Amino acid sequence: MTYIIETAHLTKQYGEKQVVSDVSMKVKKGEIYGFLGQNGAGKTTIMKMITNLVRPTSGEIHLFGERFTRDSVHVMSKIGSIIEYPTLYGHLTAKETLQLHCDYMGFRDDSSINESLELVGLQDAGKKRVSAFSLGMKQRLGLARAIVTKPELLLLDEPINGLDPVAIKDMRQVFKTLQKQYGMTLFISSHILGEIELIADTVGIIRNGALVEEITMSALHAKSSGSIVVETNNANAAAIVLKEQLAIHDFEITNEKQLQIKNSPVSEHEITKVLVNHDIQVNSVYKSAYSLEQFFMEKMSGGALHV
Ligand SMILES: Nc1ncnc2c1ncn2[C@@H]1O[C@H](COP(=O)(O)OP(=O)(O)OP(=O)(O)O)[C@@H](O)[C@H]1O
Repeated sequence: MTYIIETAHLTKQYGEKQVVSDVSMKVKKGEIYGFLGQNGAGKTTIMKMITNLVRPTSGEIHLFGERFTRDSVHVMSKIGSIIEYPTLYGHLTAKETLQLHCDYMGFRDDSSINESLELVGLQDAGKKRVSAFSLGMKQRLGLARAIVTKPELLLLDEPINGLDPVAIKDMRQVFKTLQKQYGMTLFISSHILGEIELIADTVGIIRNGALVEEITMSALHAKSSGSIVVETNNANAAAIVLKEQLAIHDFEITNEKQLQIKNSPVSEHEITKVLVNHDIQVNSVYKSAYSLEQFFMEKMSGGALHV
């Protein structure tokens, strides 16, 4: 398979400090790749290396199947990005901002400016000066600028930071549209795990500069977290039966109709049988899947955190 981004042993050292260590990651064509890690884990540095803003100390980057070097200027026209904060000029209007970028990139397609503004919901603000924009509007404009040249790959560093819930939902729709209708590959770093869970096809987790996990969301959801969920009409009564009949003590009553058993010594079948035999109504009993947050926290707890 050809990957849109493939790094091999990518490493970056600043003085004595190795901030990115031996990172080998693979981003497939057309997917949304969620890039996760704590503050200072090295995400931005990796994104800067992929966009030619920072030179790797060692290791390789392949983009669109081609070895990426300092001279790979032609590849840059296929990439849109927002790394750290988008620099915008307050005296320009939204349209002028996009026009300037198109001129700089040597991109000609007059309809693309209006199309991009419409995609991000700024169709009515094209003539407004950027200095009058709210934070959310600036984020949207930054995105419009990143996509106005119709890139094949979009790298977004914390694109939803600071946005309100409605704006986050709108952004989610835009990301999905870019993926589904425009066939773009999106590489998105974020701390907002719930949001990444909703949009990502694959996640990469970076910790202290090293990639500790790269997994598709379907594989993650298929993993059992080790807990068993019991849905019933009376969680308190079910708890008593579990304790007395099966000696299960490691559980949590999540609400009046649900409890969650951790490290169950018996199967779902056995639990159902015993509850039913004691006249407890059982609606369902199943192994709970990992949430992205649970999985992430587990990956973070494996040692000293970055400071
Ligand atoms: N130019 C630089 N010189 C020295 N150290 C740097 C430089 N740029 C980044 N670092 C260090 O590299 C480490 C990784 O930083 P980076 O910005 O890549 O992390 P991040 O995962 O993007 O964090 P955040 O989520 O806070 O943006 C940090 O310890 C940072 O201080």
